[in-house]
Amino acid sequence: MKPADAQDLPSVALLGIPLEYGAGARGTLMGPAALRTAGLPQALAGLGYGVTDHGDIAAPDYALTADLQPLAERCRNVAEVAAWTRVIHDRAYEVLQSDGLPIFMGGDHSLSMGSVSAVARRCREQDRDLVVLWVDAHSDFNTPETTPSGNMHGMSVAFLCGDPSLAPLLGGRSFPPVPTSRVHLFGIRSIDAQEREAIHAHGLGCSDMRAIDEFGVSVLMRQFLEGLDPERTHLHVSLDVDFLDPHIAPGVGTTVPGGATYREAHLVMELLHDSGLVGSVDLVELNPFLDERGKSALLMADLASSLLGRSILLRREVGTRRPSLKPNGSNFMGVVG
Ligand SMILES: NC(=[NH2+])NCCC[C@H](N)C(=O)O
Ligand SMILES: [Mn+2]
Repeated sequence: MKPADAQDLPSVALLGIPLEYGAGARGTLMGPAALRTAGLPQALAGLGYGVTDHGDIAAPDYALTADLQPLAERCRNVAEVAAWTRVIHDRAYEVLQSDGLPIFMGGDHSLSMGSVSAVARRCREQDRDLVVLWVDAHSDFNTPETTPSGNMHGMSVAFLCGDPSLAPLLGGRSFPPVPTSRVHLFGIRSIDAQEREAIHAHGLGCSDMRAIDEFGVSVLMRQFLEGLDPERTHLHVSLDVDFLDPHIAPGVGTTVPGGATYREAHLVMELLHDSGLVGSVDLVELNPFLDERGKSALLMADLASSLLGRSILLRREVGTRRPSLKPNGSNFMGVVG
C-alpha cells in the first residue's frame, strides 16, 4: 500500500476473531466487542476511510483428530486452536481478496497463525515480500517441544516461520513460511530460555526493550523501515496489548512490567504509517475481563488510529516523508539478550 493522501484514502476491512483458546487466561473472546465499543470503526471512518465490518468469525466445531494427536500432550486446547486457525485462515484469505486494509481484531495471539498465513498466501500470489513486525512483550517463538506453559499463543511466530511440528494446525492448507529474516520482534522483554536460543539460531531481527531504552523507538523503527524494499514490501503489523506498559494497558492476561509508554507506542504507530508500507494488522490479546473501565480497549483503538494515519502534527508533511535517519553503523538490531 502506498502512503495515503487525503483524496486517495483506501478502505479498511475489520474482522472480529473472538478466540481465547490459545491463551492461559480466558476473556480475549470479548476483545472484538470491546474494540468496537471503544469506537474503532467510527475512529477510522473519521479519518476518511471507508470501513467495512465483516463481523465476528463464528466458533468452529472441533475434534482431536489423528493429525493433531501428537501435539495434544504439549499444546493446550490444540483441537480448538487448530479448528480456529483453519477458519481464520479461510476467512482472512477471503477478506484479503476484497478491497481494503484488513484489521484482524482478536482474540488471543494464536489467531495470527490463521491471519498471517493467509496474508503470506496472498502475498505470494501478488508477488509481494511479506515482512512481519511483531510488536509484543513476548517473542512467541516457542514450539510444542520448548513451551513451558503449553499455551499456543506463545507459538505463533514459530508456526509462521514454518516449524514442522505445528504444520498440522492448518489441516492441509499450505502457505509460504515467512523467512526468519523477514520477521522483526519489537518491544520484547520476556523470552523463555530455549526460545532465546532458537531466536539466536534462526537469526530473527529484534529490538528488545533494552535496545528501546538505549536508542529509543524512533531510531530503531527508522532503521527497521530503512531495511525494507518500498516497492515489494507488504508489512504486516501484529500488535499485542502486552507491548504496552501494564499501567496504561492492564487489560491483558500476560502483562510484563517495563512496557512501552503512551507516546512511545503512538510514535511507533506514526512512523509505521509514514512508511506507507503497512498492508495488514492484528490487534490481539485484549482481555476486557481484566481491563479497567475500557482503558486498554480505548488505547488500542487509539493506536490503530495512529497506525492508520491520525496525526498530532501541525504540519502534515513533517510526518509523511520517508524515514531517513541512519544510526551510525552499529548493529544493535539483531541482538537478543
Ligand atoms: N502472546 C502472548 N501473550 N504470549 C505469551 C507467551 C508467554 C510464554 N513465552 C509462553 O510460551 O507461554
Ligand atoms: Mn503475543
